[in-house]
Amino acid sequence: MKNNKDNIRCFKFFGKFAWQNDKKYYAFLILNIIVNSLSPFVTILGTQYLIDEIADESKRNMFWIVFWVAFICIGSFICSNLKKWTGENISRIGEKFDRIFKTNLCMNCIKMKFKNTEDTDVLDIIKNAERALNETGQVNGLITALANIITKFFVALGVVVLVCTRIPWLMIPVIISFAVNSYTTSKVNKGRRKFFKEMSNVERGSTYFNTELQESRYAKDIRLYDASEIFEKKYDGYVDRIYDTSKKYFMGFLKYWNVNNIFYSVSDMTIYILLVVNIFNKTISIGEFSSLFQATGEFASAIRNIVNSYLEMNYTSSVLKSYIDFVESVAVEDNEFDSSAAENGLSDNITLEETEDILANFDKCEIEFKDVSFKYPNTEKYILKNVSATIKAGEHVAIVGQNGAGKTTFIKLLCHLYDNYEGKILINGREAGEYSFREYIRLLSVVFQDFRLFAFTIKENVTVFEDKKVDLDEIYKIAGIEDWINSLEEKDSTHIYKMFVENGVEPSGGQAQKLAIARALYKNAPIVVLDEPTAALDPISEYEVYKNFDKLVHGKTAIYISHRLSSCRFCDRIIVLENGLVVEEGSHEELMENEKGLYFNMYNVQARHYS
Ligand SMILES: Nc1ncnc2c1ncn2[C@@H]1O[C@H](COP(=O)(O)OP(=O)(O)OP(=O)(O)O)[C@@H](O)[C@H]1O
Repeated sequence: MKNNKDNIRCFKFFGKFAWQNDKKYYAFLILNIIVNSLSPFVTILGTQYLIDEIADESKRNMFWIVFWVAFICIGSFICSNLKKWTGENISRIGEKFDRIFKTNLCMNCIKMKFKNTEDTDVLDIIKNAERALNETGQVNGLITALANIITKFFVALGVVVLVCTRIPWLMIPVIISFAVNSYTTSKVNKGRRKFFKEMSNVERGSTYFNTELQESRYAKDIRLYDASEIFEKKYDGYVDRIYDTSKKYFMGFLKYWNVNNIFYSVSDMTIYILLVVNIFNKTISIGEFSSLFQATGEFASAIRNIVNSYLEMNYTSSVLKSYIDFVESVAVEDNEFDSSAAENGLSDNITLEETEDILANFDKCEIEFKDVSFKYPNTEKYILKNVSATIKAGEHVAIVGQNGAGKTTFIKLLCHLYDNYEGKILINGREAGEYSFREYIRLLSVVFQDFRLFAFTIKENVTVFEDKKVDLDEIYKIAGIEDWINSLEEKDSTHIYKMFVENGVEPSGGQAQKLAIARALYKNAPIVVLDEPTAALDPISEYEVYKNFDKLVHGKTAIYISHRLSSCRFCDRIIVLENGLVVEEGSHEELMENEKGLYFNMYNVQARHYS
């Protein structure tokens, strides 16, 4: 029952997909079914008539001998070429579908809600969808299984007519072996489904070893901490788990495959005996002996094929439905904010120019956190507790506090990367849901601590493929990377990293950070945030970068996070966070008056350190 439900769901989804993407796929499929259904009978009937023509000396006629030889040869040639031609086209179009699915999976992962990127349930759904695409033939696997069932049904029907008009009980051994085959294959498939489920968690872990850990960003730490051995051990553990799980299942499958093979052999033997007895009794001719033996073989193989294709189809849909689950759960949860955005008629189908027009009205932005409390999804601890703070339009504010105080979390909530907070976060008196996604993200230029550069050119990293009428050289100059870029042969057309080109560059920590800051400057949003992206800079350079940046973003609302409190002295106001609570607030001078305060203490400890 469940199988049929999965099958219907998958055929609706993938069948519609194939129809919408390439209708020729169905034309090739229908032709393939016709040719495959007819081709066995070319040999079965051709050889019967040919043998009878040769065997019966009294009626032997050269014309008919040549005719039947030509019939078999030309018929088989045409059939095999048509099968090949349609089959190749079906696979070629199937490969195109494969690429579309994989691209969709990748694009949906890039676009899905940020919180999903950390949710292990969602990560499992994604992993299963990816495995479903890799481990099944997708549309091709599913639809060709159905096509196979239809083809083999016609073949079996033809054989039944042929056999039943001559020796009906020849069908008995065939039917017994078919029943055994159905039983064993259904058992194996049940096991395969369980195996797929059991492996999803293991697969996610092994992907970490197989792909992520091989990336260059891990290379230094692995070498310097001599971590290769421990990784090897951990990886071996995973490999052992994969091996043990596969062994457990496949040993079980082997038992069924053996039973199957025994029944096939017994069935073939019985058919031979029955046919030989009929030859002795002269109830069939030698030609009929040949055609009946071939026909029962075809019938047995057609029935096995129907059962296998049906079970394969069930298995494929049970696995492939993971992709539909992904599309229907994760993929639909794209970057649209709360449903309130949609209710307010705010769609993301607005052009860049329209967004720019809207932004012209957002020259100044006031930010207000109203009694905001927040726990990360699937965790129990409050990271921010009843945080209330107003950052006035054009004000430059620093958020400081010890490690883990909640500073980055404050920024992530401002960016609306999570929506499960209590309280209200307002920009110019409106919550995120009252903006469209594009509008909202255009309000913010943020450089996070753990920003990432893309393996594209320097220019593409700064502009993120958006062509604004802005003097890029000026931006490079302000960000302090002008000299570095000018020293490169291909200037800002130089690729970062070597992923796509051989002469890509590996920027230093400081150059990378300045590049990320250039990106934020280029975006030119009314709210700018530097979440300590300058850790790789020395204190003097950091102070310089912050000061220059601050001059440049004059008039905009700016938030700075830094552990070096001296870098933020110039801010209009400093908010001090401790364990998710706002514990102090004021200008540098005001905070320094409170000698018992956290800021005073932190500042003095650092001042001693730097002096
Ligand atoms: N995605 C996450 N899931 C669960 N907990 C998280 C997540 N990100 C951060 N945390 C936890 O939230 C707390 C605050 O983290 P946050 O990054 O906001 O601190 P921070 O003040 O910016 O620290 P630092 O100065 O070290 O950058 C920490 O205890 C951290 O472990």
